[in-house]
Amino acid sequence: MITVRAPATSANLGSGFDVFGVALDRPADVIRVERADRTTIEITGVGSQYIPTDPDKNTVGAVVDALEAPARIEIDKGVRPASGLGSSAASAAGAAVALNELYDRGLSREELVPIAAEGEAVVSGTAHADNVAPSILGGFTIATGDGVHSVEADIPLVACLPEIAVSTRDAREVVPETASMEQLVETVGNAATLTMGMCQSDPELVGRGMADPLVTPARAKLITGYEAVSQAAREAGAVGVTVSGAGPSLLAVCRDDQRRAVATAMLDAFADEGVEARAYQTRVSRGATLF
Ligand SMILES: Nc1ncnc2c1ncn2[C@@H]1O[C@H](COP(=O)(O)OP(=O)(O)O)[C@@H](O)[C@H]1O
Ligand SMILES: N[C@@H](CCOP(=O)(O)O)C(=O)O
Repeated sequence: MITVRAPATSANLGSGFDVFGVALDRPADVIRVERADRTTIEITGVGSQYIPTDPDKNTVGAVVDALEAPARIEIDKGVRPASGLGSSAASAAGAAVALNELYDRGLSREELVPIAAEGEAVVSGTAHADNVAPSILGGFTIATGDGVHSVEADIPLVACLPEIAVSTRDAREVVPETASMEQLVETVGNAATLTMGMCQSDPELVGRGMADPLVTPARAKLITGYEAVSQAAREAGAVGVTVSGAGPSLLAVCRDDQRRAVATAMLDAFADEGVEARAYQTRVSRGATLF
């Protein structure tokens, strides 16, 4: 049996819609695979009751097909589905790494990214790779049609997950179809600033570069309390706050010694809006680990 721990991820980071992503050091899914004649999936853990075990509807099923690697698969969910923390991607990424090993396919981590992204198409309609790339490779990743680039980065983060469900499929429908030249120029500038910040492990630059005039304002409306929670995080020291992935989680960048205060401020602000939430004091971390 092969066991892989695949981390949660935060995609977009504001200015990098469908392109940027980071691996988080927690939470994570654990995937176990064993060779079998036909594929079966067992799921335990957080939110498992909402996840289909039918391989045609689960993200790991598409990975099995792409690698031609039937298996008995156990998924222990640490990442809640519909969280904005790459739940569906963590399973797909973990399965890709585990099945590649189980069947000795010899693919590189980079080559596994488009294979795991097929799983995302099953649930959100597009094979976006911005969650599976960091879950497989770790660090900060840039996923484009031409492939993927990754860099290690040491950035403290708080991911705050409210008890609201926002499906990625629904949140993709509110993304504006057009942008003005002014918005494009601003977004390119922010994305470049963020990339520089990741390369230099500089939270200040990363936070500044997360600003986004296009996608985030449209999606913030789907998250009860977004403005209040975002403002509370900033007042507690966060240098940047945005929607994590498609939401409903929020992602805040701060200094190490401010994470606890930022997490508390975000939880209190959600509570004031009548929304229960949990906060992960986390950081940019490594990708899927084989045991
Ligand atoms: N292995 C899986 N893990 C989590 N969710 C899955 C999995 N396979 C299919 N799903 C479905 O994907 C949806 C959650 O994915 P998504 O909306 O992208 O949320 P997230 O932002 O957490 O990835 C749910 O409808 C869930 O049932
Ligand atoms: N780029 C995608 C990312 C979705 O991330 P998730 O964690 O919410 O699945 C999008 O923004 O739609």
